[in-house]
Amino acid sequence: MSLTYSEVIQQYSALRETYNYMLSKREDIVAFVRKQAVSSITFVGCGSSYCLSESAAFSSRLRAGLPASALAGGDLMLNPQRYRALLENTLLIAPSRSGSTSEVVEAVRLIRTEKHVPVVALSCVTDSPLSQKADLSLELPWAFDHSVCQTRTVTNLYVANLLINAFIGGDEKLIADIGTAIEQGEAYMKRVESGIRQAADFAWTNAVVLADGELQGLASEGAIALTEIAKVQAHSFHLLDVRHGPMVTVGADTLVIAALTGDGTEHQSNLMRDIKARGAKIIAFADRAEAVPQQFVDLAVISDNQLDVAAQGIPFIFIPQIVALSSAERQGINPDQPDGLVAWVKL
Ligand SMILES: O=P(O)(O)OC[C@H]1O[C@](O)(CO)[C@@H](O)[C@@H]1O
Repeated sequence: MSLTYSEVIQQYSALRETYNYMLSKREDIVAFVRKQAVSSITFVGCGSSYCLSESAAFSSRLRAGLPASALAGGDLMLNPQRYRALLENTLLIAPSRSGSTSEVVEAVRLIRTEKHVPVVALSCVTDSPLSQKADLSLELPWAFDHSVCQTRTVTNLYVANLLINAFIGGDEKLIADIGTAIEQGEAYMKRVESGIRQAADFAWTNAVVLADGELQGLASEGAIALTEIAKVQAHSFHLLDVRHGPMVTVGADTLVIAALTGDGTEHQSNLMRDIKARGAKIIAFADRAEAVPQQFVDLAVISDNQLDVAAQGIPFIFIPQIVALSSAERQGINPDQPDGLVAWVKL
């Protein structure tokens, strides 16, 4: 068993700790954010952590009632002056497994040379360089992935970001739904893993991950996981946006992973029909069977819990993780040793 696989299947035990830890910090987080009296939130991260930042910024806009954006750590490090207006009166939140990625640590230093910008560090290492710079440090060491590629860590950072937003916005339903998704996780993984492996067991070379809203950043993370673990070309798009260009790459060599929702079912069904007609294989994820046009998809992965859509991201990300691992195994690639990658970048 690869280290990466063992971390994937341990993600829910780490999530239980993360959930309890974040609940225990709820008052501190809310008091800290209120005290800063910020007018926006800016998330910053690199690679997987940037994808999570995209999802988190979307959640802030929807849930925390604040304008929010996501910046890639390298972009912010290179261009701190260019983003001055964006950073005016903002709260910077930096999710990072290592808390050591050079671009993020250096970006935080640079943007503070003129003015103090409040920073929340969210990392899986105790007392990391990022934590040391932060005004509020949230640490999830039990979620630290020892593999180069992040899997368990990603789900845990996703949940932590989502809870921060839910706490700020007082979204009790989302907080409860995240707890339910975590409780159901072990049974869900056991129920769906072998079907996902079977559906992905063909010689595909192109992967397309589709999701909307708060799950779009997670879909991008799914594409990164597929690329770094299985060394395949993978891209993510919003559901219907795949028709606006990327469709030309969809063919018999393509595996599509799509997060469907219960809304606009006819349009989503037509999209699956059109993708199927191009010869691709489709793994569709949804919270209920009725949301999936079974006649057009090769596998329907149903979480069977009608929870808040953002909580659905937790079971959704398991699909690209397992597809990436099974593809690596099929190609004889060791998922624990991705060619030319390090766990985090030190410049
Ligand atoms: O979350 P961290 O520790 O800042 O590191 C981000 C790193 O994680 C990765 O996504 C690996 O999974 C790399 O792309 C990136 O270098």
